[in-house]
This record gives sequence, structure tokens and C-alpha cells, in this order.
Amino acid sequence: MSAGRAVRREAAARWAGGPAPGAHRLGWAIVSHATKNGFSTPYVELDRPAWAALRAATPLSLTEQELDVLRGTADPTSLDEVRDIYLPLSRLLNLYVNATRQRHAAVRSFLGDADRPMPFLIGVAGSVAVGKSTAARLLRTLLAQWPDHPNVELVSTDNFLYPNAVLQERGIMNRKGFPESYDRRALVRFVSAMKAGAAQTELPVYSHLAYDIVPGAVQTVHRPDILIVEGINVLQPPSPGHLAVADFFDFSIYVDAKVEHIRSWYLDRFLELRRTRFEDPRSYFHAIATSVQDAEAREFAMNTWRTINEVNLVENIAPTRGRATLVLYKGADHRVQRVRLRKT
Ligand SMILES: Nc1ncnc2c1ncn2[C@@H]1O[C@H](COP(=O)(O)OP(=O)(O)O)[C@@H](O)[C@H]1O
Ligand SMILES: CC(C)(COP(=O)(O)O)[C@@H](O)C(=O)NCCC(=O)O
Repeated sequence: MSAGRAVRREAAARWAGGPAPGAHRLGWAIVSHATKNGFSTPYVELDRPAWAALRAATPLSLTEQELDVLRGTADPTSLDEVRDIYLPLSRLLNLYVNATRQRHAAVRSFLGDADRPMPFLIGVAGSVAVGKSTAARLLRTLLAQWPDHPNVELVSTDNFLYPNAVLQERGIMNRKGFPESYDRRALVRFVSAMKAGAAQTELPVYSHLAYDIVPGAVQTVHRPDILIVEGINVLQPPSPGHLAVADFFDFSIYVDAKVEHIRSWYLDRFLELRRTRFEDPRSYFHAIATSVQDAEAREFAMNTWRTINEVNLVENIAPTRGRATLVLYKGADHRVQRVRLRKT
């Protein structure tokens, strides 16, 4: 069989939810050491039961009420999901944090440098409406429960979007979320200051309600043990000769799903927001709640998805997936079906 055919067969088997050819069983767990073009890759792919078993003894200490606060609009993430997917991830990240601290201590001792706290940086990437914010908020809560790193801060990259006035002036208001709509230098300056141990940093604040940067508002980030940076663009490669935010990550996560599922999640969420947040007269989309028919609102959402968010997903976001340390593959019901971990 040609390498191309083998790859296509593997991809088809993956989407069908079955094991990839070459996968083998470890006890009852299917573990696939992924291959591409006939070469082995640095990834291992685990199905849900295999991944869930890696939780080991990590306790589930989150209640239904606490989870309710962390969930995004129209996101059905359940306590089962926390137990099976996020507790093993929290355990793995705790191991990473401790190993990274030891590595930093070794380098400091080699250089004869003084002990200096350095936060562990995690990037969370993926499409608009894939559920990154829920994943990032859950991780923040779970990671803060470990005794060694109680202070976990979360920053969304939408805080680094240019204000609407700037996007309009540059004629890129319909490119919100594309790389050029962010102040990427400010974002890199921020993570680099955090990594260098800055005690406190202030950031602009983006409001989804206003659909804009809030003039004069600031988010203050105090020196964290762990900093999670969440946003569609966080795994973007740097332009030649520059650094990108991903260069500062110690671990990165890409939340993935089929385009048709994300499209329907976006649409459902938009219609749910129309019944709730858009009713607020301060909402940028207030007129969609009050002055247009259902069919027109649906058409508006589909058009926004098709012409902005889906184009951005295909052109800029999905191509960064290979850079992530870990990929969470969600099925149509938002539940993670498979996990791909980069081993090296
Ligand atoms: N127009 C909007 N009005 C209010 N909240 C919104 C709006 N669009 C998105 N949100 C909320 O903002 C958060 C981030 O959404 P998004 O950037 O699409 O990423 P994700 O769905 O991957 O978390 C979500 O919790 C979502 O519910
Ligand atoms: C603000 C966003 C780009 C998301 O950015 P992120 O929080 O992931 O950095 C997105 O929610 C958005 O507004 N997209 C533009 C098209 C739309 O209105 O959906």
C-alpha cells in the first residue's frame, strides 16, 4: 500500500472512532503510536478509556455548582468530562510543572544565578466556539488545587485585540480574530515579562458584550505559579527573526473538533446569546435580539461563521495544531473522544 493511501486509511479510521492501523492493545486500552507518511511521529494517541485511566488517584473535588460557574454559554461539559479528561490532564500538568522547575533550577545552578520564581506557561488554542474558555477555566481551578502551585492566572488573548476604532481605520473589522487583528507585539511583551518573573502586569480588557476593548479598563496579573494563556491565535508561528507567544509556553493544548460540529456549536451559542446576553441594551448585538426575525438572526450568525470564523479556522488556526503538546479531539456532543500527546 502506498504511504499516501495508508495515511488516508488511518485518517478515515480515526474519524470513524476506531483504532488506527498499527494501533496495538495495552491491556484493554487502545494506544496508537501515530504514523505519518510511513514514519513514526512524536505523538501517542489514546482513546477516552485509556486516557481516563491515567487519572490514577487524582481526586474529583469539583461540585456541580462550581462547574456551572466555569461553563461557557451553551457548553454542556459535565462532571464526567472533568473526571475522565481534565483530572488526568491536571495530573500530567502537575508532573510537567515539577519537572520544569527542576530543569530551571539546574540551569540556574549551572549559571550561578540566584533563585528566581518563574511561572509555568500553558497555551490553550482552538477555533472560536470550540470551548477553549471552559477548558481553560477548568484547568485553572483544578491546577490551583495542587499544593505546589496555588496561584494560577488565566488571560485570554482577546484582551490584545485592537480596539474596533483601530480595526475600522485599518479596514479589517471583518477580520476580527485573524492574526493582524491582535497587537501581537504587546502579547509577546506581556508573556516575556511574566516569564522573566515580573511581579505585576496590567493588561487591556476585551468585553464580548461590548464587542470591543473597554476604554480605561485593566486586568492585573500578579506573579502566578502558573499562567494559562487562552486564545485562537496562541500557537501561531513567529514571523522570521521574531518571537511568538508560543515560544514561551512550557505546555500547549489544542482543542479540536470537526468543522461542521464547531459551526453548529457557534450557531446554537449565538441563538442562546440572542435569548440572553443580547437582551442587554449594552450588547453590541442588541438589535439582533430586539429588531430582527429568527431566520434573519440565524442567517447573520451563519454568515459571520462562514465568512470570518471558519476562514480563520482553516487558514490560521487548524494549521497550528501540530505544534500543540496535547490535542483534545471532541465529538459532536462536546465530549472528548481521543487525546493526542506529544512525547518528545
Ligand atoms: N457575542 C458574545 N456575547 C457574549 N459572550 C460571548 C459572545 N461571543 C462569545 N462569548 C463568550 O466568550 C467566551 C469565548 O468564546 P470564544 O472566543 O468563541 O471561545 P471558546 O468557545 O472556544 O471558549 C465564551 O465563554 C462565549 O460564551
Ligand atoms: C473575539 C474572538 C476573535 C475570539 O478571540 P479569542 O478570545 O479566542 O482571542 C471571537 O469571539 C470573535 O469575535 N470573532 C469575530 C466574528 C464573530 O463575531 O464571531
